[in-house]
Amino acid sequence: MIELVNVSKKYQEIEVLKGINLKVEENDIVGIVGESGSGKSTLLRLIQLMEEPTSGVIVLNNHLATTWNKREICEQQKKMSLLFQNFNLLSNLKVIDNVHLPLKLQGKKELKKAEKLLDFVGLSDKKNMYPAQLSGGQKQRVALARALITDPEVLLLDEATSALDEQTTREMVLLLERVHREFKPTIIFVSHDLNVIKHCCHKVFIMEKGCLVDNFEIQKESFLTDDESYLDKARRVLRP
Ligand SMILES: Nc1ncnc2c1ncn2[C@@H]1O[C@H](COP(=O)(O)OP(=O)(O)OP(=O)(O)O)[C@@H](O)[C@H]1O
Repeated sequence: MIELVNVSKKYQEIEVLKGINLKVEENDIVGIVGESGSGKSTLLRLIQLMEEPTSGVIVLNNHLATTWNKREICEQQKKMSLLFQNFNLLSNLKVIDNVHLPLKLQGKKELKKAEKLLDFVGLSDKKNMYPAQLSGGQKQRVALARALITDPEVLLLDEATSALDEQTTREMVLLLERVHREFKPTIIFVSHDLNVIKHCCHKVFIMEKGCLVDNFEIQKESFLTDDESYLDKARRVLRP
């Protein structure tokens, strides 16, 4: 469980997060939406313990994060994985080595696990390619496989579908649903795309100017019912 109690964050004298109270239950999928500059990414950085709040407390799995030393923070961070808009793959490493990298950094081999996860995201045939040889959607699936290789308890998605087109976004959301079913992480999905949040999340928090101004359960819709192909959609929307 992740809980923020009256959390504020200032940079110099500017308060970019103001008295945030938020609770995310284990295995839930929640969305955080808000206009640009409302504080979404800052909130994710605090949850990931990359930065400390100026005031207030963060509670992770019933422990006060503010009381942890560096080693304990590191241990906690290993239980979280982040997926970014721009994929953050290493261009000089093959796909398989990108996926395997977090384990390699921990001194573990387990190349088979990387292969299994590449298979899970449907990219086994691309394992010896380099990121530059992949489409945006494929790169994000590689990044997802890499994010899963450490068996994270929490998956933090920062605009993870924002660089993708409509069809690829749909595929990514379906894949994230599978990830949630099979690996059961808690997922926190920051996005400005309300449609993605509606199709992916059970609950949403809405931010405005550094404040959490609303939150509610979502009547989740499945993308599965919408099986119109890109070609059909383009014709329907664009043909005079
Ligand atoms: N390290 C920093 N130093 C100073 N100000 C910062 C820093 N990080 C973020 N800010 C400011 O905090 C505010 C919130 O930024 P943040 O990136 O969290 O918003 P956001 O909602 O994620 O925006 P976007 O959707 O555009 O990514 C902005 O005004 C930003 O300029």
